[in-house]
Amino acid sequence: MQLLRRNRRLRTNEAIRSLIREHTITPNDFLVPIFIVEGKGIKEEIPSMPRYYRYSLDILKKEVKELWSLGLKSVLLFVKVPDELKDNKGTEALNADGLMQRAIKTVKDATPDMLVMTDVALDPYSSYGHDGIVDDGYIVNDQTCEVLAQMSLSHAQAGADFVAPSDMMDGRILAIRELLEKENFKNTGIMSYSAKYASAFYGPFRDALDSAPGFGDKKTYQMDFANRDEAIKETIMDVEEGADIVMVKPGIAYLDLVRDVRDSVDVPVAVYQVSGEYAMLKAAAEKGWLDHDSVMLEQIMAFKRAGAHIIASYFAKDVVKLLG
Ligand SMILES: NCc1[nH]cc(CCC(=O)O)c1CC(=O)O
Ligand SMILES: [Mg+2]
Repeated sequence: MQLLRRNRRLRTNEAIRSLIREHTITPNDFLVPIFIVEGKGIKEEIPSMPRYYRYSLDILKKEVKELWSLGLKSVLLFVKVPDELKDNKGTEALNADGLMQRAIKTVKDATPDMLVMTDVALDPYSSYGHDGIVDDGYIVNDQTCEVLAQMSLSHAQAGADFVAPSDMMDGRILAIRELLEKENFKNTGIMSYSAKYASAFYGPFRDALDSAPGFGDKKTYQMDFANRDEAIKETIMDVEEGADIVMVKPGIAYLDLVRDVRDSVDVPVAVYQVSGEYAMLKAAAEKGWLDHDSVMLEQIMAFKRAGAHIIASYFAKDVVKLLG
């Protein structure tokens, strides 16, 4: 054959492959989720998330210093709230001396330049394990937004750089933005979980925080995974309401949405590679059925290729260590 174009020429060796590579992975891509518990000296492994841990505040200090030394400069904080502090209104979420508020200060104290984002949703605080106030079995929208706004303000007062509402109530971005503006937290950002699906991939996370819904499911607020156009509607509305960063969640099974959203808005797009995605790879690797590191890098690269600017991933530390 005498072909004019041979694509394989550009794949001949690693030097040419790296020269023409369209996407790269760096520590700057990652947002590191961290689970926090009350107590001292605690670093407990989450059973359904092998080698991922819950930290007490003293150990959290060491952890964030290590992240910083690896070039990981952004964290997303989640707290596991003791049962006796849970109620229907998420009262504890507004406690200025609550675990989240202390965790924010702890991270800022240990690593002052670390970007601190906080999860804003009622489920870890809710006696029903739902993301909002429950009334007669229904998750009430508007009243929940008021609490989410107060919760965001409390996180901002404790020193959070960004709040990350993960609940999917209508209008919560506007409620949060307006309160932050009014209280003069003009530079506190909002990363909205704007296209968040009702997904079975969140199972291990709910183990980690003991936050599984006590009744029913989350389908009256999180999105139906059969829908694609709806993700754009949700995302555009959140940008209009003041979201600085938008997010698609889960990750690998939702890459079509990452690309759609990237093409539809002019703000940075985050993707969340969720707990179930982490658990699947860990389990398959433990069995010797998949090569852990190779599959991990392939998945992270897929997020970049799909158009994500930010990747929230439990693999962040593993990836960065591997890249060296
Ligand atoms: N609103 C809470 C929240 N924030 C992030 C996740 C899931 C993260 C993961 O699975 O890694 C969830 C669980 C849920 O919505 O039920
Ligand atoms: Mg919405």
